[in-house]
Amino acid sequence: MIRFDSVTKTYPGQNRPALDGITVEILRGEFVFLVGASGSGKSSFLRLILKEEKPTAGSIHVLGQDLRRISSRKVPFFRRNLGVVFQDFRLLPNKNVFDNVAFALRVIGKSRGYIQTAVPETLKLVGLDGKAKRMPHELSGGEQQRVAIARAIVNKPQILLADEPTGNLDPVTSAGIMTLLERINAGGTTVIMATHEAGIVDQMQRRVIELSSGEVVRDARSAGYALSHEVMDLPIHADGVPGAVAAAVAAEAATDAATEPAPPAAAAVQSEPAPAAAAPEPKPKPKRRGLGRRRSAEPVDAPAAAPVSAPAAAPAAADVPTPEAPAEAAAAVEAPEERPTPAEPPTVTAAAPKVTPQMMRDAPPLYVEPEVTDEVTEEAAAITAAATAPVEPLGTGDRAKADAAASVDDDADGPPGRPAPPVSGRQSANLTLAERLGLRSPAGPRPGDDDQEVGPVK
Ligand SMILES: Nc1ncnc2c1ncn2[C@@H]1O[C@H](COP(=O)(O)OP(=O)(O)OP(=O)(O)O)[C@@H](O)[C@H]1O
Repeated sequence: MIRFDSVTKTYPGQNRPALDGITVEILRGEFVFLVGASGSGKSSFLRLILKEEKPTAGSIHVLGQDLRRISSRKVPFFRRNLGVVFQDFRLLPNKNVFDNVAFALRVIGKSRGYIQTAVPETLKLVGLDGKAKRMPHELSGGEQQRVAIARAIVNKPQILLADEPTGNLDPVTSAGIMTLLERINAGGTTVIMATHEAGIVDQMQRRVIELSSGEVVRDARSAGYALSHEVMDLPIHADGVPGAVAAAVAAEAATDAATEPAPPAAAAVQSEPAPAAAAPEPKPKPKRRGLGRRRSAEPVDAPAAAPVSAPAAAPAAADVPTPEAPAEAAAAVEAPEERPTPAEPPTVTAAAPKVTPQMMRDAPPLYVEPEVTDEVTEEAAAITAAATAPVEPLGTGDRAKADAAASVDDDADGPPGRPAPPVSGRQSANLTLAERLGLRSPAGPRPGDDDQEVGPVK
């Protein structure tokens, strides 16, 4: 689904590459944590997937497409397969919750009827039912991030990229966001999340790709409950499914089929309480790994570990996760079944419900496809115009200055007609919100091009 082959990215004016010969493959349906110290290259990795930046060397394939072969004008179409969530939410402050989410559909010309169905369904999915008319400033940080996630998934992307999505949130609220991301992943969406937060990574027990100075220094995957709970180091880059992964997935699926009667994701999406799913099978405490290994001096009962575990176990069956609610969080924290055995290090008190390949296959879609005819509307044109207002640049301070100083790249495969300006480092720092979300071409509309990405074509 995503493949980096010997990818190096060196920004203009920099001596050291931000990414240095990265070779890695991410499979469909995976939940991958991208971890590493500040400056290790996590955001660069995500920006390359988005084609916001071009590699200096090497090749990147996303969804079967060689990114080198996607012209600038086709980039917005390509990005519709990718949802993006940022640390700072990036909501439109003057639009209410509904309109913030609807924005992602309006700029691509979805009909009013489609939007009226899809947006409430998505808000319900992220636990914001009933808050459609709130303005962003009337929401908590966690709720704002849920709006941003709703906006990212309302168009049903195949891949969700999350750059430090919990970076501005407290641990309990972060846990709710992680539960939500897990549910989205259970619906079949591949999730790649950059994070510094060791507690979350340890808790979730998903694949971890660790970067250090632009290199992959660790690529590890939990073996699941049924196996020995040893971390397996994956062969970095293999054609097709790596053998170790295939074996682990098969073993995990077989065991989960025998031990877990109700897929929690399905129960959650269908809004039907499923008590059996709310209490995951007790399982041995997994070993710490990834960031945990590097931060082993952390207090074992640090606040980051316990609260993360609490909502992760409960909301999967509760349809609308409300991790911000103190009562629910407290109740979940008291869940008695998830204490580690004495032989294990007491770093994690409960594990998030494990989403198995079988669950992903069985999970219903994120929401029911609206039956309303998808028509281009006049409204989209107005919204598109409004969507061009500049937003906060990608970077500020030194990085922004570096971007401003960056020379403009060439893009050899520009379209016919009016040439599409390439997305250079400088442009990347000044993209509008719509462009950052992959909804509008930096090149703007081209006369005579019926395949427009910016709204209705008359
Ligand atoms: N536009 C840019 N121009 C010049 N250098 C850049 C640019 N973007 C990133 N870098 C440099 O590339 C390296 C990797 O940065 P990147 O933002 O990818 O790291 P990160 O792991 O995401 O860091 P953080 O966790 O702090 O966000 C850093 O040295 C950074 O200064």
